This record gives sequence, C-alpha cells and structure tokens, in this order.
Amino acid sequence: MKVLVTDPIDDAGLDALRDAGHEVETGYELEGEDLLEAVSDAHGLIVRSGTEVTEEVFEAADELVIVGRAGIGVDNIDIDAATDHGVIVANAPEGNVRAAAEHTVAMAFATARSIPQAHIRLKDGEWAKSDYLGAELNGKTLGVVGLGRVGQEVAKKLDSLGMDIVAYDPYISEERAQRIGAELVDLEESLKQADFLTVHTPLTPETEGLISEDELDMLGDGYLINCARGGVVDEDALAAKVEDGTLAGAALDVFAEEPLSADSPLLEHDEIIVTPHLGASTEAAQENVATSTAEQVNAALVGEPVANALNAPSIDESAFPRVEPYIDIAETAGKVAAQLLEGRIENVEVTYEGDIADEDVEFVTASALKGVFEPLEWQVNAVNAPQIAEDRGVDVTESKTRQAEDFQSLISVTVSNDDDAVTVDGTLFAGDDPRIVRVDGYRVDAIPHGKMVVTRNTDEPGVIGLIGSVMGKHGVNIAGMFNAREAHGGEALTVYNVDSEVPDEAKAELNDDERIIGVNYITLNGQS
Ligand SMILES: NC(=O)C1=CN([C@@H]2O[C@H](COP(=O)(O)OP(=O)(O)OC[C@H]3O[C@@H](n4cnc5c(N)ncnc54)[C@H](O)[C@@H]3O)[C@@H](O)[C@H]2O)C=CC1
Ligand SMILES: O=C(O)C(=O)COP(=O)(O)O
Repeated sequence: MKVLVTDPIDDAGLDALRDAGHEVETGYELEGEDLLEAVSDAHGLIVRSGTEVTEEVFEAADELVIVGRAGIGVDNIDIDAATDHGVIVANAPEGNVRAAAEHTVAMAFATARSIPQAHIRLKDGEWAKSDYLGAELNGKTLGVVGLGRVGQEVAKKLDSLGMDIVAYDPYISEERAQRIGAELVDLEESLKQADFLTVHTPLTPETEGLISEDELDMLGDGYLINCARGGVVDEDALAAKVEDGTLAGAALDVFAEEPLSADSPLLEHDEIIVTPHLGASTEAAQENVATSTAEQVNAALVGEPVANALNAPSIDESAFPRVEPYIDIAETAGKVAAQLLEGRIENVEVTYEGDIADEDVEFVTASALKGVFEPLEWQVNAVNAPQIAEDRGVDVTESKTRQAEDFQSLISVTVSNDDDAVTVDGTLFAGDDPRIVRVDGYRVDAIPHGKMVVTRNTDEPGVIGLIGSVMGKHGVNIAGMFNAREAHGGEALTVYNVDSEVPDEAKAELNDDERIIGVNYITLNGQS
C-alpha cells in the first residue's frame, strides 16, 4: 500500500513502513493541488505540523485509511472530516514530551538571561556585559496553563530548580496537581501569581486567544513562554505589551501562522526571543514519534487496532486477539438485523453475554454499527459508524451480562423503531467459526455468508417445497438452509444461503402465497 509522508520524519519510521512492505512516497513541499493529487491513491498519510490536512484532502483521498501525526498537536488535521470519511487519525502523544519540556525550560532560561540577545551582540563584536541583568528562576513562581504531559514535565523540572508552581487546568484533578507539587488555581490567579507563565494547552476553539490583552495585564512584568501552540496567545497583544515595556520578556517556539512571516511584529523586539517550532526537534524525540507513528499506520493498514487513534474506537493491543474474532460476527449480525427491519432504524442495541462481556468491546460495537449502516450508506467503517448513528439520530446502547444461557459468548444486535424490532444473535463455534444462532427469536444455525434469504411462513406441509421451486424457477440455487419454528403448525422462519441474488419477481411470487408471511433477501457483501 502507499504511504505518503508530507513532513520530514526520522528514517526509523520510513524504514518501518518499508519493512512492512509499503511503498513510501515523500513529498515535503506538497501543497494545494499537488497534495490532493499525491494523496488520491494513498492508503496512509503521515504528517507533522507542516501539513494542513483539510476536508478537501479527505475528499481527494478515496483510499485513505489513516492519517498518522508524528507528534502531538493535531490542530492542523480536520478530525471531524476524517471521521466523516472513515479515516483514522492517530498521533504520537509520548515520544516528544521530554524534548518539548526541555525546550520550554531552555526558553525560560534564555528569556530570563537574555541569552540569544547577548549572543548576537557578542558575535557582532560587542561585549555588552553591563546591559544584561537577568532574573533567576530559583525562588520565582511558575504559572503553568495546561497541566498535561508536557506541562507536568516542565513543572517537575522547574520545581526541582527551586520554582513554586501554580497551574491552571480545568480538566485535571487537584490530587494529580499535588502529586507533582503544583497548586491548582484559576487562570486569573495563575497569571497574577506567576513570574513566568508557560502555556501547554492544545489549540482548540476554547484555548484560542486564551492569553490576550487582559491576561497579559494580569501577568504584569513577568515573562511569557509559549512552546505549545501559536494561536493560544494573542501575538499582537503580546508584541504591544513588550513594546510598552510592561512584559519583562517572552519566548516563543510556536506561532499562529507558520512559518512566521518576516514582517511579524514579534520579530521587532529583542525581548521576544523566538525559535522556529523546534520543541520536538531532538534526535531521540524524532526517532520516537516516527517509529510510533509508522507502527500505527502499519497496524491500521492490516486492520489491527491503532494505539493512539483519536477518532476511532480503541482496543488495548493485548486484548485484541480475544476480541478480534467477534468483529465480523458483530458486523454480520448488524447487517442481517438492519435488512430484516421494516422501516427506519431508530435504535440499535448491542448486547454481550458470557466471556465476551469481560472484554473492551467498543470496537466490536462500532463494527456492529458498521454492519447496521452498511446496507444504507456507502463509505461506512468502524471509524465513522458511531458518528453516522449520531448524525442520523439513532440511539445506540451497549449492554453486557456475564451470564450466558447456551453459548460461551453471544453477541446480539437489535435494531428497532416504534413499530418493529429485530434481534439477530451471533456466536463463534469452536472459537472461530461464526454462526447466526437466533433470528428474531427463532433458533437457527446459519453460516453467515454472501447472499441469504430469510423467509417467514406458516408451518405447514409443502411451504419449503414451494420456496424451493420458486427459487429454482428463477435460477436461484439454494446452497444451504436452516429451518426453525415456534411450535408445530405455528410460524416458521427459514434462513437460506443462496448462490445468486433473488429477483423481485421471485419475492413477489412467494409473497403472493398466503402461507408466506415475509421474504427478505439479505446480502452480506455491502449494499443490498
Ligand atoms: N513546540 C513543540 O514542538 C511541541 C508542542 N507541543 C504542544 O504542546 C501542547 C501540550 O502537549 P501535551 O502536554 O502533550 O498535551 P496534553 O493533552 O497532555 O495536555 C494538554 C493539557 O491542556 C489542558 N487544557 C485543555 N484545555 C484547556 C484550557 N482551556 N485551559 C487550561 N488547560 C486546558 C488539558 O486538560 C491537558 O491537561 C500541545 O499543544 C502540543 O501540540 C507538544 C510537543 C512539541
Ligand atoms: O508534537 C507537537 O505538537 C509539535 O508541535 C511538534 O511539531 P513538529 O512535529 O515539530 O512539527
């Protein structure tokens, strides 16, 4: 398969992709139409922060299975569009944390001691010793905005250098903050207390412009460090606060627009020191993130779970072998149920009984939903099926019970609306032999395969013969069948495996017979 890599990643990642047999195409300058063209036959796409992966990219990429982000921030990837197109987005959330934290610490020292400014003057032959009187970090207060992986690492490092730590992060627990020696406060308090404020949030609609003029006023004559994302800090307000001498200094690794334009006001002030988004640029970090991303792309391309998928149901790698055999039968049960229901699907319930109830089944439920929607939608997979359910206003419930009546593990998919409900149960015989064992309450033993017909009829002599002869007349060969009935003389249900599609005339002819209650032709190969 083809993996397109549009930002430079370490060779270790490229080698891992090639070793898995993929064709790797690198295109580090690709944009616009060239990017759309290059991605049109790609199965995997790997980016860093330099590529905007927009809806247009997903529209152009019919074969795309996964976008791997060799790093943390995914603000350059339209994840909603990825989900709509059934494409997994996965990042590498661990590999560059230390590098980003070390860079932040370096930037704190660099701004506090004016290292870049003094360096340039000395290179220019000027011994400007008396112009620089720096600030010590020891004994000062560090305000951390966003106490996630990087924020915590920075807090730990600067705590050990004698700083007091206050942090603002509405999504982490007091206990977590305390464990790393940080006091959780609100944003205002963190700004007021901080001598150095460091930003470590993702860029989201909520964090965009989080640090603007008012917040910088609260920081007063402190230092601001941003090695997270450009848009979190208002650059014009920052430049103005440095210009008017309010802020002592700032150190920025990231910018709202990258590469930073040469006429940015941020470049006009010596007190604002800048690096070109170097936080993750260490050999170790790049090797880590490239390897982790390549592994995830390789996994996705063979249908295995993706460890850090951001928009797909996740499965713990160690649990996957136990869950994997149920993925297909869940999808099949969903497909059969959806095709048997009369009218619109309003609810889907997926029930797990027995051993399978002990497992993390998020992916299996998503596969059942894939089965439910596949007869109705073109591009549905386990990534976008939950979203499709939400978009269509379909209520999805999942339930588990450790008790199983007749099977070691049983998966039931029920689709329903106000007027009707159909339940299809599936299991695995001998560990891996998929079977449909109940349809709408009837015990059957059907091998889910290709094309099937489900008939409901009164239980009386000659009906099966009638069905067989009508099928035969229309050239439909019956490959297998399983018949079940409520009670002698009551209603019966028969599942047939057939070798070809059942023409409408055959269905009509059967439906004309008063002994036939219903005939459903079901295909397990995508759309009906
Ligand atoms: N300069 C560089 O090269 C690098 C930049 N980064 C960036 O650093 C940032 C942090 O990365 P991680 O720590 O790994 O992410 P993370 O997801 O582990 O942590 C982010 C933290 O921000 C918090 N947060 C979210 N919204 C918030 C809000 N409105 N106010 C306050 N806190 C909020 C979250 O609760 C979370 O604890 C990301 O933007 C990432 O892209 C990461 C690595 C390298
Ligand atoms: O991992 C992140 O979030 C980073 O910002 C690193 O970006 P990069 O991979 O160096 O473009």
